[in-house]
Amino acid sequence: MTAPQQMTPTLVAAARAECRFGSLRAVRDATFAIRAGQQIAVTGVSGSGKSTLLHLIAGLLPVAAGSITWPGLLGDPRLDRTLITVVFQQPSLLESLTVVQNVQLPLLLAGHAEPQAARAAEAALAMVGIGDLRDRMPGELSGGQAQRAAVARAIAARPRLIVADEPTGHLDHDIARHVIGTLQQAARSAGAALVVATHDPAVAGAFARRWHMRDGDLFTEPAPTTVQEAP
Ligand SMILES: Nc1ncnc2c1ncn2[C@@H]1O[C@H](COP(=O)(O)OP(=O)(O)OP(=O)(O)O)[C@@H](O)[C@H]1O
Repeated sequence: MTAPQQMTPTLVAAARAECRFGSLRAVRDATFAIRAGQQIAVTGVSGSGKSTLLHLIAGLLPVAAGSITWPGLLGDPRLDRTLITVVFQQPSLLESLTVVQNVQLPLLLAGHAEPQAARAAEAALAMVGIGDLRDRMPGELSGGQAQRAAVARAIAARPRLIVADEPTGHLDHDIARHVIGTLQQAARSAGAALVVATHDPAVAGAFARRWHMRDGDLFTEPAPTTVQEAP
């Protein structure tokens, strides 16, 4: 049974948050809440502010007005970079490291011991279905396999929130669908909430909860304070 959202911890909350680049208000008056375990697609045309919104959510850009807080993430995700992880459009794997070494790297940088990081990396690769590719170099992977490795890297540290910016933008439709399914399943298994920005209606259609950006304005649907969560 799904818990009422009032009982679900709020990870990120924004009240009339605004982000500017010079005089451009790339995100304005954004009011929303992201709760534990939610899965949200953010749609909108190019330049509408999706990436900027995701950067705000991840604490990578400051607000110029309004507020953004992270009550369920120690109050500030910058205190522990494994609380929120990011998946980019390009997998951005380090070419000189094997797949498993790429997945381990953020854990090692976060101070985890090598055996613990290795175990977490193996488990994450198995979770996304590419355990057998652990010793390949990134150049030896297909686009979909490389993005699965990037998903494994994002979930290995068991973050509370995964933010993915057009993670399937460079993939064919069928492969994109599989990668999104993997990302959703992996987030669920790892107990992480998931926010995905996408142009692609088919990708957005895989999410029960959809937000929309238009010229810097955010339209949340369903309204964050009135609807019971169904990830
Ligand atoms: N670093 C920056 N400096 C100046 N303007 C920026 C910067 N980043 C984004 N912008 C502008 O802010 C607006 C929103 O950009 P953003 O990248 O958030 O849109 P988007 O919806 O993610 O677009 P796309 O789908 O093409 O990635 C655009 O007008 C963009 O040109």
